[in-house]
Amino acid sequence: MSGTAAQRRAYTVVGGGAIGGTIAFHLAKAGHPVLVVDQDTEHVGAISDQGLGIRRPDGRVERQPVRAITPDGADALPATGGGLGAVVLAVKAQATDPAVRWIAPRLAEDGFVVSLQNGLCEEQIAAEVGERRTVTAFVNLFADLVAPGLIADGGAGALVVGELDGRVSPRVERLVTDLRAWGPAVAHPNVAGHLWSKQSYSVVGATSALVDVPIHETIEAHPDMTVALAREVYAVGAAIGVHPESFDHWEAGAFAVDAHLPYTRQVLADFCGWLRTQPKNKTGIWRDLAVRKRPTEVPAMLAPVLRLADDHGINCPGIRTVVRLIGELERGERRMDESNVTEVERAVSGR
Ligand SMILES: CC(C)(CO)[C@@H](O)C(=O)[O-]
Repeated sequence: MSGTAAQRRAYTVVGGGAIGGTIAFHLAKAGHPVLVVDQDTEHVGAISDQGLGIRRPDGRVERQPVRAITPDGADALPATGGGLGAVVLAVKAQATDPAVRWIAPRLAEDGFVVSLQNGLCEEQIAAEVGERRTVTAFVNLFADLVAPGLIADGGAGALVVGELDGRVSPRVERLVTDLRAWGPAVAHPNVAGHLWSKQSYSVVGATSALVDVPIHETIEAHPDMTVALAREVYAVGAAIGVHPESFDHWEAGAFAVDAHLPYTRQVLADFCGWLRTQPKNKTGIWRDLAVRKRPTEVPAMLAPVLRLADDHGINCPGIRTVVRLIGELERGERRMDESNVTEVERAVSGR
């Protein structure tokens, strides 16, 4: 732990679910004053009563006292001398607009919002709080909200932070130092390149949620489809000048159209090998469909990719099929089944 309690920066974490709750827990454990803002009254009540809990893979539960409020409880916020300083935004992609509209009038002039979300949400954030107060980040965090006030730790992955213009500013460096309380955070000039790689992996993750098996099994059973889906995302990124970055064994170069096939296969094998070491083996998307019975973030998460694909005349049959099938699963119009993956396979191969 670095710094005295007085030096440790206060954080407001908006969205206290799998990602936000995990980050809030570790910041609080490192001695930062943390306020969680979450819509779920039961979750907020449990955190207020018992503390925020993390269940480790060995079953041990640790709890941290953390302040938690619902957005309409914000009147109870203490006057913090000019508003919220450091805000971690960790709501689902589809909840970004209302969350940022809640944050904007409360954000200090010199405060900032950092997005720890599965999506490309920075544009929406900057539209409300300004680019100057938007920090960009990419996170690969394995966790599940398993009960009110309790998050299951499913393993750590990469966490990359930077400014929208690529600078590694003092506020980014400080944020990285603080986020190391959770995992291997680094500052980087090309967060966008990481976010596009996460999108390419997320499409594959969403495909794996069409069937009730671990992510790595879908990749292993359908390597060509995996590569085709990732390439659709990277083609759109390339059209807007993104230089893709690698993370956690997901080697961006393996998905280049001219990549050597044995290399691509090896990368997929290594990535699946790594996924197998993670205690959590299915996506949050799968969990929303199978356990929580609620809409997933897939349409909102992939909307910017599909919008840009349209702007640049790029065909993305695989991504469109995945979004359609997830929608049908959300509405109960189909069941999780291997035939869904076959449908994606057909779409990417033009059959
Ligand atoms: C796929 C995942 C487990 C790790 O990136 C996470 O993004 C999730 O919960 O969907």
